[in-house]
Amino acid sequence: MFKGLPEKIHGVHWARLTGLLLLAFLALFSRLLGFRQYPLSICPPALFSSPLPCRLLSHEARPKSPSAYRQASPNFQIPAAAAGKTLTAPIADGVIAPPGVTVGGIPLALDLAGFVVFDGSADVSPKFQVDQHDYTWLRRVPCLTGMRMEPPGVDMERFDAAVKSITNMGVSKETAKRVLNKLLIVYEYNWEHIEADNYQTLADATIDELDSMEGKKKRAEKKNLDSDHCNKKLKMKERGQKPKSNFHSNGKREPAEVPCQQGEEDINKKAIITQLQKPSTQVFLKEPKTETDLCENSSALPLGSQDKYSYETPLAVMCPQDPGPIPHRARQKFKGSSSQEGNMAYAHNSQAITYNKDYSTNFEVALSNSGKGKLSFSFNSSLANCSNFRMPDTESICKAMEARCLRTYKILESNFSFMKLLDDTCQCIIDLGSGSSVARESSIVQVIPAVDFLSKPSVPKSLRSNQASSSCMPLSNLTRFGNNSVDGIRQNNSSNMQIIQHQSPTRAKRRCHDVKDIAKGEERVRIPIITEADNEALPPPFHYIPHNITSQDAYVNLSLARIGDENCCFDCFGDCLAAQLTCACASETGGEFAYTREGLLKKQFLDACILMLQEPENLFYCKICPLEKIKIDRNSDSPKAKVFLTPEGKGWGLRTAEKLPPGAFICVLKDDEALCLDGTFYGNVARFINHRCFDGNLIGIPVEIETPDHHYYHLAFFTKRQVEPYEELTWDYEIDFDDVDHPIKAFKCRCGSEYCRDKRRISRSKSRASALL
Ligand SMILES: C[S@@+](CC[C@H](N)C(=O)[O-])C[C@H]1O[C@@H](n2cnc3c(N)ncnc32)[C@H](O)[C@@H]1O
Repeated sequence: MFKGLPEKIHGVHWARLTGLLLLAFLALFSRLLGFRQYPLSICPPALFSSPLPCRLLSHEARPKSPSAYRQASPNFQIPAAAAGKTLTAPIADGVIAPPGVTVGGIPLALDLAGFVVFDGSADVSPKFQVDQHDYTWLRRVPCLTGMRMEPPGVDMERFDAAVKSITNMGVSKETAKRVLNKLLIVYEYNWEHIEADNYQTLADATIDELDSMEGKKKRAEKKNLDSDHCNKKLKMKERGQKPKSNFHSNGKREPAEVPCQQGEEDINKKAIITQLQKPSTQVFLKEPKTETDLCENSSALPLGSQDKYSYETPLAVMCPQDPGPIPHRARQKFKGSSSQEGNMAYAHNSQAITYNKDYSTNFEVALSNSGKGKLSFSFNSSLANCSNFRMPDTESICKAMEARCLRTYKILESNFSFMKLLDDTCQCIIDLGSGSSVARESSIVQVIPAVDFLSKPSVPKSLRSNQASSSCMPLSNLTRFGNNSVDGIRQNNSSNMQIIQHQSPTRAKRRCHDVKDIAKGEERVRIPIITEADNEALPPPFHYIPHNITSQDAYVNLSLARIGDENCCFDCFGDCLAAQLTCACASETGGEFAYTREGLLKKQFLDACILMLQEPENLFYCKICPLEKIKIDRNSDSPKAKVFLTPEGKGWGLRTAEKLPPGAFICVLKDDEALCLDGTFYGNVARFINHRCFDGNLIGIPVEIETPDHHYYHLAFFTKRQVEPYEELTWDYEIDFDDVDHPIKAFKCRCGSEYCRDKRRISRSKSRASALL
């Protein structure tokens, strides 16, 4: 579980709340990864209108668990009677809310470090009054900084068109603009995302915004009502409900969110939802059909089999693979291979796409190994008629869908994937169709043919190259249909399913990673994997994610609409430091900055952070903790990093390829409240940074990024000292190796530091040394 990330940071066991798993990393890389980012000046005590000194909680004082929190200091206790109840009055000075307490209807929770966190659903700042001497619950960090992408200049024509698409539905211009501005930042001014599907993303975000506004209103009317839960029907797991299909056989898209109560905003939402149901973005889930419109000469899809509805073995998704312009190139390429006039059918084993003459695109899911029963996802769009329309590849579709599902429907499963959704859909159909729950033997839907199959010369080149970059999420059995025998396939008689056996781990991993760039192009610099000549092993597969992903079980209430710009210098995308007048960012923290003009942490600040970790009793006040803008020199070469296999047996590690000065920003790792971090399946390059007791060359400083809603924290890694080329990058996880009671045992430390805290290892080394003597 904790293979990928430290179990304890700042004296806190994250693992204790593994049930509240949040797999979240944010890959906002500044210097190292070449992102164009600018820090926002988010005041550490941004909950408050005036800057307050933000004293750090000492190690001892920090609660080790929420339950221990109240014992941490009597000053922080909230009246026992208030626990678990709603406080309608402002919290008294100097108190801390235990878990379960709500303030003004807003639930509060403690993070594992003992800091109050909010559900993010409202601006609660005015409701709190904090004693100047007891605000340890505010933050454990001396300064919170944030970053923001620099906009490449807003295309006003597109901006206006996007706003219009929303105002047309009755939403106010102001709201539309606000949502669009936020989206632009989130999507890094990538208009394609925003404009896709007739501005569906924008419409979704607007619904979120309206939800949020509606929630605020309702909270004002009725306390202790978390209105968001009302609308987020896909928080199914929480409620133990089964998700309903979002697709109807009549071709209509079920409204993503059902309004809780009537009102003008609801009407707006409905208008948007109705708009989303318009034909331009229709997605159909057709009834299983028996048509034989797949490539006749495909050996993998033997047609004419008897089993008309062999629901027991849905085996493959047929998906677009030809990367050429669609549909014209596809028409040419596959001309003559279609079995029906007007249909361009291409099927090669588990890969197929059907383009029909009205430019619709079908994703087909075979329901039997005969290929006869199929689900057909038809995409009919007027956009497909455009000459510049290009059918995206499967991986892109899956990624986009996953992002959309996470964002829109709040499907927060850590292992959520679009393919899994399709898989579940098929299983559902099987269950419903057969009137019972058929035991699932393996993943039903699969688009990735086996490696052996792919490497066969008979497989078209385009298909091979497409697959090379396929999602690397560990998959269970790879399934496909067809009778042809391929090496590595075994026959499963019970289900008449052919299952491609797992490849050897090394081979599987090799296919999952691009050795030239572990980020697979997700970052602006390449991060190569260094392998030894005699050892081709690669890191275990994981999803490289440059964006946040939240899991279902996390107690978070993430909504794009809540990414606010309060306390941010929203209009200030340029170089704040260069401005004659101090911008809003700096004013939040007294007009000072934490960074030098070169984008390094100021020595004074860095030293204070290091000292703070070394001497937890040391107090740090925000008033001497200014915010400063990182100056990004876009023209300079970004520092490069390399993933390599550590010789000491620590697994994979990260090292710099060039000298780094002290205070250099390395990368950002998501740090969540009350949750654990686990980079096993999802993560960015930070997941490779190993632990070193005490004298690691990096320091992790919690920061707020892109949003001042005080809900999400990230660990920003900075160099503590100058780091030489090829030196491994390490930081102190602050693991308590002596904690024998911890259910998850810490790894045996091989950091090699003379200050290593892992006594087991030290004593082993000593005994080994004495044995040698
Ligand atoms: C954040 S990951 C670092 C990347 C990891 N080495 C890998 O190969 O994926 C943390 C894990 O790396 C290993 N690790 C990190 N630092 C270590 C150390 N000093 N000694 C031994 N193992 C270490 C542990 O297994 C830990 O759970």
